[in-house]
Amino acid sequence: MAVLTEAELIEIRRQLHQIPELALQETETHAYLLSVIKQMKQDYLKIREVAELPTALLVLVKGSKAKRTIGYRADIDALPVDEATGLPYASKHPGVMHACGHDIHMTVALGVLSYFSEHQPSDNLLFFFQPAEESESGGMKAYQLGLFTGEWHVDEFYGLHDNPSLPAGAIGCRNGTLFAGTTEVNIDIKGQGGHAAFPQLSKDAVVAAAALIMQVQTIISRSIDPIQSGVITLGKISAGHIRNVIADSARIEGTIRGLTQSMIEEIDQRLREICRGIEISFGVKVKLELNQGGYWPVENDPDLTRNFINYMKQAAGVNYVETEPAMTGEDFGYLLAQIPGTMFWLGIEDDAPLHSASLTPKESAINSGIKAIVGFLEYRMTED
Ligand SMILES: CC(=O)N[C@@H](CCC[C@H](N)C(=O)O)C(=O)O
Repeated sequence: MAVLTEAELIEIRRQLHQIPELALQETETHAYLLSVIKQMKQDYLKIREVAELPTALLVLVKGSKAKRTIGYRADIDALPVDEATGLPYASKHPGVMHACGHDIHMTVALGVLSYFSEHQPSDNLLFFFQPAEESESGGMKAYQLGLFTGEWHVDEFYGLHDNPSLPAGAIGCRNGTLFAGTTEVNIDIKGQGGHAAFPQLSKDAVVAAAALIMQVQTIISRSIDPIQSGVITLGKISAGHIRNVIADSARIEGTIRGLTQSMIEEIDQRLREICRGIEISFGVKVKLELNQGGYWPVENDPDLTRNFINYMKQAAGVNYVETEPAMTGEDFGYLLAQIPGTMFWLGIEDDAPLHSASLTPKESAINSGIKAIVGFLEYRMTED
C-alpha cells in the first residue's frame, strides 16, 4: 500500500465512525485498525498486542539512526450517546457514538503512521492506539502494565484532541495546563421507603438527594477562590419506583473538574463534608465514591511545548491558534505526568460541542492535521 490518500482516510474515518465501542470493549475497532495497519508497508513496522489490555495496539516504526523514541497517542473509545446526525455513515451500534471525535483521532494517527511506513523516520516513532479515555483510565492502565518499557520506551509523547470551536484543521495549543484534572463522583443515598401519605414514617432519599445537589452547587460559588476555576456537574440521577411510594434510595453520578490537583482535592474534601451533613440532617446513609483514576490535569512540558508551538507558528499551511485551558478531562494527563510531552487541539469546526449527539466534524481537518503533525515530527527528528 502507498501512503493513504485523503479520500481513503475519509473512508477509514467513516468506517470507524460506524463501529463505536465503549471503554475497554473496543474489539471491532481494534480489529479494524489492525487490518488497516497490516496493509501498510511492514519493512519498518513492529506491531504489538497486549493480553492484559486486549483492545490496545502499539506500533513501533524503527528509525534509521534513532536518537530517541517519539510517542504518538490516539484514543479509540466512544460514548454512550444515541447519534442524531442522520448521516449515511452514522453509528451502527445503537446508543453508542463517536461523539468526542475519537474516530478523527484514530484516522489522523493512521495517516501519520502510513506516511512514516513509506518514509522511514530517523528517530523511532511509537504509535499508541489507546482504549478507554472516556472512562476506565486506559492511559494509566497501559503505563502501569509497563507497556512503555524496554524496546517500547518512549522519550516524549504527543497527542491531540479535536475541537469543534476551532476552524477545521487549525492547531491549538498552550504551554502549561491544557486540560483540567477530573474526579468521577458516585453518591448512593440509602433512606427508608414508605407510603407517600406518611412522610414522617420514612427517610425520603429523593428529598435528601435534592438538598445534596443544591448544596454541592454552592462549593464552586462559596468555597473556592473566585479567581480559580472549578466545575462540578452531576449529570445523572436515579431514584424511586412510583409516584406514591417514598423512595428508599437514590444514586447520583457526576464529575468534578479543576485546573490544578489542589483545586480537585479541595472540592473532594467539601463534597465529603456536605455528604456527612446530609446524613445528619435527613437521617439517611450517604456513600460517596471519588475516583480520579488517570484523569490528572494535562500539563504540557515547557521545553517540548515551546518547541512544538514555535514550529506550528511558522509552518507553511498551518493555522496556529493559542488557546485557553479547558475544563475537559483527558487521561493523557497521567501519561504526561510520567513522560514529558505535548497535547494539542485539532480544529474540526462544528456548531455542536463535544459529546453532542449531533457532532459532525469537518473531515478536511484530517488531512490538515496529518500534514501539520508529519511536518512537526520530521522537524523534531532533525534536532539533537
Ligand atoms: C475530552 C473529554 O471530553 N474527555 C472526557 C474525559 C472523562 C473524564 C472522566 N471519566 C470524568 O467524567 O470525570 C471529559 O468528560 O472531559
